Amino acid sequence: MQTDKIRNFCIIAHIDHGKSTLADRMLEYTGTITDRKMQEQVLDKMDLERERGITIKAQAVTIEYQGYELNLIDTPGHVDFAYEVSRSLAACEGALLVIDAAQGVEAQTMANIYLALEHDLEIIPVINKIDLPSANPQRVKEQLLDIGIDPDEAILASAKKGTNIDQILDAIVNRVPAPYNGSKNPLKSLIFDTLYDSYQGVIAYVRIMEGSVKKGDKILLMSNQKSYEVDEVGIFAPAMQKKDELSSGEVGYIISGIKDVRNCRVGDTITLKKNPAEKALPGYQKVQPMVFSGLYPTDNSDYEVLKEALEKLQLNDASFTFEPETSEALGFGFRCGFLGLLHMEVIQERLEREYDLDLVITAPSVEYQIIKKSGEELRIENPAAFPEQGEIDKIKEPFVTAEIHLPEEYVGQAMELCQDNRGDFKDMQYIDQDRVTLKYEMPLSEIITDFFNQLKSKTRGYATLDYELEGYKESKLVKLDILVNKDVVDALSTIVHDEHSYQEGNALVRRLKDVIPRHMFKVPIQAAVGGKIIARVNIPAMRKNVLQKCYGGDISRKRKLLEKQKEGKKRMKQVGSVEIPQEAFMTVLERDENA
Ligand SMILES: Nc1nc2c(ncn2[C@@H]2O[C@H](COP(=O)(O)OP(=O)(O)OP(=O)(O)O)[C@@H](O)[C@H]2O)c(=O)[nH]1
Repeated sequence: MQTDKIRNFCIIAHIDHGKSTLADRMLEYTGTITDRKMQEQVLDKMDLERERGITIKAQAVTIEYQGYELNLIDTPGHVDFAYEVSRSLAACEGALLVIDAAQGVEAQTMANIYLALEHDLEIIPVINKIDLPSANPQRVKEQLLDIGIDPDEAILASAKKGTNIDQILDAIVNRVPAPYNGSKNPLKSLIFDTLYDSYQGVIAYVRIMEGSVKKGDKILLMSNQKSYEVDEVGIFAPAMQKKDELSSGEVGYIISGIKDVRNCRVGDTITLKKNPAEKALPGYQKVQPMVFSGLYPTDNSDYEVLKEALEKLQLNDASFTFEPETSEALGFGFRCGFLGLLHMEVIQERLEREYDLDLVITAPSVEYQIIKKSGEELRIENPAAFPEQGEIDKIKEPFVTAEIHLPEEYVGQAMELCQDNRGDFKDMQYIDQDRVTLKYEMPLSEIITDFFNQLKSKTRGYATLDYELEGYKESKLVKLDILVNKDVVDALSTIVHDEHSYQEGNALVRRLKDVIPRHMFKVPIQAAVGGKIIARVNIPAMRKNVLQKCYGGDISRKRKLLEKQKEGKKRMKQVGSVEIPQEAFMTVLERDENA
């Protein structure tokens, strides 16, 4: 395809403003998808994703329209996947900016506009949902003017009813610039997503920036200098459709027998071995996990099943890491690394759903840098593995710059929350009359606890959060140990700020008291720092055997009670003589309002 007939674009929107519905409607209108029974929202392929209503994996689809090839690249919608978003945007020349006609410009709309501007994309505003009785396109136009976008360029549409879809398609053809024509240059192809297929190996989603590629070519991945032979190239229409060649400006896939996604990373440049590009495309980063936690099977005999499941998941996800770990309390398991909390939850859910595993997952932690008095430097992401307090000279922890977009009326509450979480105020700016962006420097460990949930609840769901890693800084941190029935439960240890250790120790033992069931004996729960007990509560002994209640009663009731007990036990882990439920390992994460 000639480059002047190609348009590459993405759709950006605040959550629920209608991005997926609009994509569906464009596919239908152009006959890209004719099946009446088309599954709703084809672009969100994974079930899990559909249920949660978020886009995790970037996807692409080629639409034919009036002799043009329009490539729609879907972008993930969560801060954990910010790097994938940036690479998807780097593959485009234009963006449809979808705004709900009733809700107007929201915080995430702004964050998206900044991203699009950063990538120099042509922005086409689409005011969606004009069929709603509460739609107020005029107000949205005024908001657009406020934020420096020409309101006359906005297209009024209803993705639901299919109104003005043709105008949107025409605008893509007429306003989005054609890609640069570099077909004579050496191949430079940007990987913006990858997928693993058990038959074909890694499928690289690519945008050809310069040159061309076809079956039989020897390609080179520029970051690791690995070379492969191309088995197949093609486009997503939306199913995979083989092509003879992909050339400058086009979007599609390359399959070349790569067996491990870790060798084919998002953001890397593919070139040809024979005639390689001099320089890789800018912006490549090897994405590193930021959040770590232990994953243990509740039933120790499931260890091998868990290992195989993790290996399979990793085939598809280069940013997820794992290695074997043992815990005195939990036995054999794995230390896993994730991009963020959502990524962690998604992986946990997939393991439980697709592999039918019952798991105990320990509270997430960041990676700390420890400088010992001996001068030795360690990097540790498992609190249980911390050296003795006396051996430590300095502890450094990762800090982020957090950007919170929110309506002005919630600024007070949000600032208080940031301060409670060791946030250091940096900046506050008005986006428009009543919207504000707050900037704080904060420890990553505070963000990965309950911070986002609390921010949402304090702002009635209106705040959005983005964060970027800044680097490591020294902090006064200590390890908080938890003893259950006088034994340290290593999987419950956490790292806390020295000044907060008493409060947090107290709050934590109290929360644990609520979730650990009563036993036949009294169970003391203690918190300790450096061997010194700083808090204690007792779980009193159970008075009677539950079954005694049923003496003489009918047998079915007795059985029901036993089954109920069994059900309750499912997620329990026997630690010494005490049974600890899964919940306990996550209570570490919660915060008391007054803690
Ligand atoms: N009335 C009306 N509803 C719409 C329109 N477009 C989308 N919706 C509805 O708005 C809701 C959100 O639409 P989605 O397409 O899922 O929104 P999204 O932006 O993709 O949401 P996320 O994927 O969660 O970010 C759904 O219930 C749609 O049916 C429209 O033009 N009019």
